[in-house]
Amino acid sequence: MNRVFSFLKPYRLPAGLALTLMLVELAVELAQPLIIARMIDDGILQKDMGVIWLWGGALLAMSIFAFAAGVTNSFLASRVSQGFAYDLRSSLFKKVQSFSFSNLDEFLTSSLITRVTNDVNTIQMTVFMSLRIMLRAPLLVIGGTVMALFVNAKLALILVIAIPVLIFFLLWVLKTGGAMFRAVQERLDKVNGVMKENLAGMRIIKAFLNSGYEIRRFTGATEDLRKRTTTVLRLIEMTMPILYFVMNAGIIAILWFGAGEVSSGGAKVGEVVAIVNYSLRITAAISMFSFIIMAFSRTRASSQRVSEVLETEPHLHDLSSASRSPEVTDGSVEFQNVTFYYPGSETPVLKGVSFTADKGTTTAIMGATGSGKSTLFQLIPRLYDATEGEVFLDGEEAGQYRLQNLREQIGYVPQESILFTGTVKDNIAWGKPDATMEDIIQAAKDAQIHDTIENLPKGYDTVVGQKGVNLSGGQKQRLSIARALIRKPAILLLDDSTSALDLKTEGKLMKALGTYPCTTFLITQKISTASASDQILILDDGELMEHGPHEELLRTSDIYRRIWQSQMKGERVHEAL
Ligand SMILES: Nc1ncnc2c1ncn2[C@@H]1O[C@H](COP(=O)(O)OP(=O)(O)OP(=O)(O)O)[C@@H](O)[C@H]1O
Repeated sequence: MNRVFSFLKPYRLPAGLALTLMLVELAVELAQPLIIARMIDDGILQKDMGVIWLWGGALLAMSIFAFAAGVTNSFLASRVSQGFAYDLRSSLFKKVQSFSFSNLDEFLTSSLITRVTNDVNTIQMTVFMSLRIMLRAPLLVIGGTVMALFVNAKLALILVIAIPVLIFFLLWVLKTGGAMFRAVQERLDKVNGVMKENLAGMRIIKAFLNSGYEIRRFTGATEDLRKRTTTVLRLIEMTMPILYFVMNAGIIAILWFGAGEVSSGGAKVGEVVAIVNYSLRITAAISMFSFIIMAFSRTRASSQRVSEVLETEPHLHDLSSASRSPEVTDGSVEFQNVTFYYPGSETPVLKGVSFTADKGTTTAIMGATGSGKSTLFQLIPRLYDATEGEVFLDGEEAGQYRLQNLREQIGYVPQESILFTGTVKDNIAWGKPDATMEDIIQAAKDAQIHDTIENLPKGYDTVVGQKGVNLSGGQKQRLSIARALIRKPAILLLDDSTSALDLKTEGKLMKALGTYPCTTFLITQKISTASASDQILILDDGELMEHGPHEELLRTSDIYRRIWQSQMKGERVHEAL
């Protein structure tokens, strides 16, 4: 919670000014019943028009002053709360950017979205309201009681008894409501999660005619959210009638005893009116408490969720020994007895894997689905660190490089092609922001996507991604490859990135890749692609079963021969068609 509110520090001055102006408004509000009492006792009851004019004029002047203070306070409160939310949101975004893959495994994407949007908005609203009314309400309760005691201590005793009872009751509501609001935010995460999955997978849902199932899943999640919200609102709503009952009973008691006091000469009429006036204002302030409590309970839950993100330490960072900061230049890669467990998992995904890929060579990785191919890839740019064993790049342990130096030299094309909203040109240049148009076109040509781009409505300036043209799976794959090639990396990682390409296009792509002096790793299911590589690694359930060049494996490996024969038959069938 403190971590979140430390973001208010740069706004100390305007926030302090806003609070001072709020105090001005409060002082005027507390003085008003006293002045009205004077007008009644010394003006109306004494039929003295001079006194009425004097106090009436003072009341008007003070009201105008309070109005100006209120407007300025509102202006400052908006400035502070908007600036605070901007800083908090930016900081959260930066933090998430610094997360390693294993950090990201800890948070659901939908939950991160809710935290950066909805939770920050809730806290921002509370900051605004705090500067506007939240502090004013408790101060009005305290100030009103003190003023009432000052006017007539005997009558004000009724208030002194009623208010603490109500405050204890409200504190109980605050405590119970906090836990409930956290549960509400978690349900909101769920609703957002289902919504996100549905929007991303709308096509497949329609193709599988599964809308009914998804609607039920969404209804279930929103129904759960509705139930949780209703429970917490019921608690909050219950506070209002209880508050009004206790305070109204107090006012009746003040009028009852006040009438007796006036007739016995113990109090003046104006004093009774002033105390009733203070009681009414205190009632209004306390009734505001139910709203304040709701906002605070919600804010407590939200700021805990935001703090969780801010306080998460990135699992992967530069090691202190990486200060020497070598650069990856050759791109040779060596795995020495590498074993890897995903965080929190007890089953190894890679088991004692060892191999060497010399500079400028191509290594194909084959294996059944789930055998650990993509995981092996992710250890090279240090998206995860090996649990046991070492990964060497250019003969140097991967941890010895600064992450920036390491990743700059690696072109990674993940299994799922991701395009960002923007033009084709932007998407390719995303891999190298200072790229020239020539660089972009060359990368596109090598990735065998140049001709396709030329045929798009606006060529390289065509917008892709959301609200842009839709590209086929193979076109997206080649655009992602161009994005990696433009960096002229020392190491190129292609995770099944040619799966959607026909053999002819793939052949041309491989030929173009041959002109790049990088060490290439490609995960592939196609034996034709693998056989053209310098060496082939065959993984099975995280174990490296075989490795070597095509000819050697044909001679020595039963598994490889089986894959070769089965696929060759498949390809002949394909050719016959
Ligand atoms: N982030 C993760 N957290 C925990 N386990 C994971 C994670 N990612 C993958 N795994 C598990 O690790 C194993 C290997 O996954 P990996 O993606 O490396 O396989 P793969 O050989 O690339 O499969 P495919 O060919 O289907 O892409 C699988 O059993 C998978 O469930």
